[in-house]
Amino acid sequence: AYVNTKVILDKANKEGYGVGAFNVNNLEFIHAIIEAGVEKKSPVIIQTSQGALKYAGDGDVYRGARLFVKMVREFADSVEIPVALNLDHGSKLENIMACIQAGYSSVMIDASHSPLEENIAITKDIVRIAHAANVSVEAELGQLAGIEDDVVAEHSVLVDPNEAKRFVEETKVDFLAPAIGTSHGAFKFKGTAKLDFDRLKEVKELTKIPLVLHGASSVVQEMVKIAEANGADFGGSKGVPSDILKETVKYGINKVNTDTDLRMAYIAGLREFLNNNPKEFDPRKYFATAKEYTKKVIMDRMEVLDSVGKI
Ligand SMILES: O=C(COP(=O)(O)O)N(O)CCCCOP(=O)(O)O
Ligand SMILES: [Ca+2]
Ligand code: NA
Ligand SMILES: [Zn+2]
Repeated sequence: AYVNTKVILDKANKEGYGVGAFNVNNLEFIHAIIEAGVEKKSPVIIQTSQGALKYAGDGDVYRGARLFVKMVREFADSVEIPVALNLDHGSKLENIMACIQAGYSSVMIDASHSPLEENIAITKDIVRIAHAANVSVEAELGQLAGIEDDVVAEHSVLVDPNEAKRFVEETKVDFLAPAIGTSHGAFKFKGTAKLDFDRLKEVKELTKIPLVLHGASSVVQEMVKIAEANGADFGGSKGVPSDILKETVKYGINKVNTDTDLRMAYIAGLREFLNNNPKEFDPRKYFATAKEYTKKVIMDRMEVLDSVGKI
């Protein structure tokens, strides 16, 4: 069933487990996520970045938003598990409005690189507009290192828990993404993976609302190895280990943003298939392994986050 993201995350918050929020750019990734959720009897959050809207809409973000709502609703309405669709890292008003008008379950307004007062002001406006359309809202405090909504942050700026309390009270935002040391992409952390659990615990204590972990991919080495055995060069790739993901859930993370792990699995399957099947040119065949590996990584993540059976 197609639901508001708040339905999925309020339950996860109450019962203390995590739910994967999986990024998509095309139909095949939607297949992998829905199949994994059905097999694991797990809720799923499907999400699209602003780039995904442009990609799927072939240059028109309004068309992209409407297309993703139609595709995801079609699959959601044909399965038992709860399925939500979220705009990830909404930073331009046009994209946020396009998704609200198209019927997204939730939108993220990411103004975390702006001064706090500005972040509060814009988030308040988006919350008022989105709630009027029964759409829930995610926002972010602090900055991840690396590239994020077209902003290159040299290093991460960790969340201030007292700012988080004020931010949630003033904006009435539904979910909050506190920066605690992760970064997007396949090359996280300079040394060993280290997240600021104390800050996370404080943010949870002070806000009590569902929290979001960005940059949460583990960079599954099994998939890295398959990809590298078939021509990829992912040397030095590193993510958030499963045991650390579990700890973030224990301390209050409920939505776990996962994109890189899906991309790594997909390219591993695609490279392996193409190298082993020189005569094949049917896309329904040469995308099949890619989808299977992506589905497997998603099912494994549902076990790690403890969302299995939680429908
Ligand atoms: O926090 C995450 C996931 O982080 P991850 O890289 O650890 O999977 N996300 O918010 C996903 C970011 C998706 C970026 O998409 P574009 O390339 O289209 O801009
Ligand atoms: Ca941000
Ligand atoms: Na998001
Ligand atoms: Zn993110």
